[in-house]
Amino acid sequence: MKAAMLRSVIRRSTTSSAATKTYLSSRGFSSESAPERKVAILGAAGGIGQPLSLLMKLNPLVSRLALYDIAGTPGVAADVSHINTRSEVKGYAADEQLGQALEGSDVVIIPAGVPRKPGMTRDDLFKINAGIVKSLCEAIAKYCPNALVNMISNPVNSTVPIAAEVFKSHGVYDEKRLFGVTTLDVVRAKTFYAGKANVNVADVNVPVIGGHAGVTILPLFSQASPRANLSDEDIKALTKRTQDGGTEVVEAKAGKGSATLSMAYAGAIFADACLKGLNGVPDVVECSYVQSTVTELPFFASKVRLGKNGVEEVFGLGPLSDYEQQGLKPSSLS
Ligand SMILES: NC(=O)c1ccc[n+]([C@@H]2O[C@H](COP(=O)([O-])OP(=O)(O)OC[C@H]3O[C@@H](n4cnc5c(N)ncnc54)[C@H](O)[C@@H]3O)[C@@H](O)[C@H]2O)c1
Ligand SMILES: O=C(O)C[C@H](O)C(=O)O
Repeated sequence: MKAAMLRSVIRRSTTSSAATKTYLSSRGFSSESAPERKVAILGAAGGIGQPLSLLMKLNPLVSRLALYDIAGTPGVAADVSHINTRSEVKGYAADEQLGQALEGSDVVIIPAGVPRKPGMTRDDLFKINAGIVKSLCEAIAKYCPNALVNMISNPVNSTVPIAAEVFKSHGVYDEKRLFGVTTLDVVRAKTFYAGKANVNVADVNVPVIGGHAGVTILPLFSQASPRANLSDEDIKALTKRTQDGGTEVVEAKAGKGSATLSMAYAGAIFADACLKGLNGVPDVVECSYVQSTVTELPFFASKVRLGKNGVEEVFGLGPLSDYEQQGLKPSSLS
């Protein structure tokens, strides 16, 4: 190999460690002082699990990454483990290895379960996914009861309460540590709003409240920033597109599953926010489906502040437009 080419390859291979140092120092840590954090992904070899494993491997806040699935884990773990970033990767393939995968975890992300096919609702997944989530949460209760649990498996509006009941039955439930991941709704709302309002998507913020299925997904475009003068029709169309975003992808994939890449991105953002909160970074705020007293519903998605114990504060809904108040009626959300 010519010397110049060799130098360029070496430069590229050291970029990620330089990027890690810059990232950590921007958050007040040196590479040496960044806390050790273990993240476990359950369902790591699936459509979401694989790109999510990649994104968590790229996250400098992670020091150990445990990849668990009932099929295909060794290949995914070997593949991801070759990436030259901070975390040490281990794959766990069988039921009897689940305990090892979970032990010492600070954050557990659960994308295990079956996805929708065209014509199905998320509720149609209940029967299979409820059983999967129940058994995984039983293991979490046993092996890492203090972990922050990021529930991705659908139907989120049911899998989160199921997880809560499992944790209660094991005497380890802490409402501050259980999250339904609704970040993909926020990601979609931001993208669709930026397109319609013709603003830079990187500057956009849109809270999304309620739940994670159809009309229970309620984007608050009246609180979107930067502000834009959109018509009522535009807001209705944006709301509907956000609510139907999952179905849009399911239909486009035509039987090959539901959103995986955008979900991995959203899951990685939410897990990163949890890690920042655990590490004491101030003012980390994301929307999530959590135990809540904001409405009469026991679980509800709204903005939450994340901290060293998980949920530090569940924010109220703020001022709503008439259209949003209509969408909030119990008949829409329960
Ligand atoms: N919250 C959201 O916004 C959101 C977005 C997209 C998809 N989802 C949901 O995420 C879930 C996964 O979707 P996908 O596309 O990755 O599906 P997938 O079928 O591609 O992958 C699921 C993985 O889970 C594994 N699995 C099954 N049972 C398991 C168990 N007991 N323990 C560990 N792993 C197990 C499978 O082997 C598979 O690798 C679905 O329920 C889907 O509806 C949620
Ligand atoms: O729509 C689905 O079934 C998957 C997920 O909940 C989504 O919103 O993309």
